[in-house]
Amino acid sequence: MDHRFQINLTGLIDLLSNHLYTRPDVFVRELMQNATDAIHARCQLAPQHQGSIHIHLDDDAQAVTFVDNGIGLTEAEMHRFLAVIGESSKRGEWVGQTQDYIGQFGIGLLACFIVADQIELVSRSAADADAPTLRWSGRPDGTYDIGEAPPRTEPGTSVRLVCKPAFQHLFSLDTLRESAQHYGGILPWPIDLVHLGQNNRVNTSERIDAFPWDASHLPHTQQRQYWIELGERMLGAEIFDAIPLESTVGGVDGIAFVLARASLQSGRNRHHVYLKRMLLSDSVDNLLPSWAFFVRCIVNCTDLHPTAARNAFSEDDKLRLTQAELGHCLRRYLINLAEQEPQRLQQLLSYHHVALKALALEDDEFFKLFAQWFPLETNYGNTTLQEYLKRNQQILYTQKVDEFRQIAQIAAAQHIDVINGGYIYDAELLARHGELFPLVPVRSVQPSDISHELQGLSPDQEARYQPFLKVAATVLEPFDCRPKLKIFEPADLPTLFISNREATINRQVDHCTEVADDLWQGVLVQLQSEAKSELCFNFGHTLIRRLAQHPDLALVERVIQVLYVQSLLMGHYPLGRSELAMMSDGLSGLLEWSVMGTKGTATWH
Ligand SMILES: Nc1ncnc2c1ncn2[C@@H]1O[C@H](COP(=O)(O)OP(=O)(O)OP(=O)(O)O)[C@@H](O)[C@H]1O
Repeated sequence: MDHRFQINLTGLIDLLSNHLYTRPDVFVRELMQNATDAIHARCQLAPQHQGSIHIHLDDDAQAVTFVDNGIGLTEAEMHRFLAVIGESSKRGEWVGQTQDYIGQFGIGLLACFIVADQIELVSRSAADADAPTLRWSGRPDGTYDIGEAPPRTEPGTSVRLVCKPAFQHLFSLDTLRESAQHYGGILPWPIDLVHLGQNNRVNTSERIDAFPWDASHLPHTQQRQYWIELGERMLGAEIFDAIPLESTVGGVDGIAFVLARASLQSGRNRHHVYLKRMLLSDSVDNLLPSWAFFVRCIVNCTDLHPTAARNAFSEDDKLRLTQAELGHCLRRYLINLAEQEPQRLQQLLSYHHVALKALALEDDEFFKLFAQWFPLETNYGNTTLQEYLKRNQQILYTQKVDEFRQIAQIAAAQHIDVINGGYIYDAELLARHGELFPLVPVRSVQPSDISHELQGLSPDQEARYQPFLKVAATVLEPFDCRPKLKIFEPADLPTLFISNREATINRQVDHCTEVADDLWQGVLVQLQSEAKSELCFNFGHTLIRRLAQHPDLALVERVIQVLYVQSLLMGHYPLGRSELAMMSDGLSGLLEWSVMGTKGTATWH
């Protein structure tokens, strides 16, 4: 047996209000949008037609009526388009082309039920000169009725909503004006908000046909400043520069504003997007390529498909092509800046180098132009790649910040210039540099690579200091660390802790094992490898030279314990429980030794 689906309208309205729309005043957007589409449809029949929208707020501010002089509706259209959820006249045989209209889903009118218990729509169709004026009343229980209404002199439609008590605040003059301005502020026909006989113009621009960012009436030299002021007013943020945006795909026209502060990569920028001059949302986040998080834009588009929630565009081919074309506009701007205003580019980079590094990784041409300007950290201070390559024939970099910290001091003493590749994108950029410019070798270095370059002792000396090395090996053995006697600069550094990536992972696993329960200890043990770290004792340092020859091996053991922990701290390694315990043990032993003096009978617990 065939059955029909039923729609629970109350459930659907709840879905719309609580899960689809982010602002309760969306009914203003939906009604202005319907009025706009109806005016567009009427203009298809009569191209000279002058559209207008009036919003009447009742004297007691309990009800509001949106009146348009658009195409209106016949009775058949009311049954079909108003009463069938999901039906829309804008998808097919209505006058004109589908792409002339903003609506498409056939659900927008339902937004009115969020704030009112009834929608009362009075309309007279422009399709027929003798068309009657009809009243359609719809209720959230899914019932509606149609009847004759007092005749309207002109074709068009009015929609009246009596507010639910909970939404009274949306029906004040100020709130309504703000909502109408927010959504319809750049519509090309007059919008008037009438209350207590007073007319308040919503879109006050003198050049109503032009976009607010249209600066064609100004000399070229004044346009940038005009846009910056507009951006600061509309976005409430300090603006560094403005970039005109244009894309034939998607029909995009607008401005991208470069923010005068660093922007977060994670917080994709929210753009102020109009669709056919109605505000779609001020938080559209997928209009630009993902690397363009250093700009926020204000644009109008005519040919992109919004999602039903209207805060993003459908991720279709058209959007991808549009993103690419807008990406070109931003790229062109940056290239021009590099060529014509390099100082300004430097300033822009100081805010937005992370975004531009992301772009360089996506685009080789951009990389080749910009890589030289990117700021980098080296053990000789902050620099640019260009400066670094003036000093070096090859690029040496660490993959991680921690590795850089360990290497920095010792590398500088060996006159090795190392870049910290641990900041976002830097290691990938340097590796990419190697691929694009093979004549400049690029090598990723770890602390253990540097240790190979430290000068060792002669076999004779090694043999002589075996007792010292044996004590050191015993102290360090529980920490998977091996002692080495070396000579290195800086001479005032007694020890250097060197750990490659695997050994560092082993340390982290050890620390976790200290606090894990039996089950996890079993799992963690599986993660350990054979890799060991090294503690290099600097034989060029007086303390180490004396220590290596000291007869009191118990004292030597204490000093090694403290030196080990000190070198960990200098390398910014977090200490595990057993290392902390060893440090306090070693220190108290040394204190005791110094208080008792060499003559006393020092006890080592
Ligand atoms: N002011 C109006 N003048 C003429 N027709 C209207 C008006 N308002 C609504 N309609 C008719 O009602 C239909 C349903 O409107 P609704 O706002 O629910 O959906 P839509 O505008 O078609 O699509 P969307 O859900 O994307 O906004 C419209 O397609 C249109 O035919």
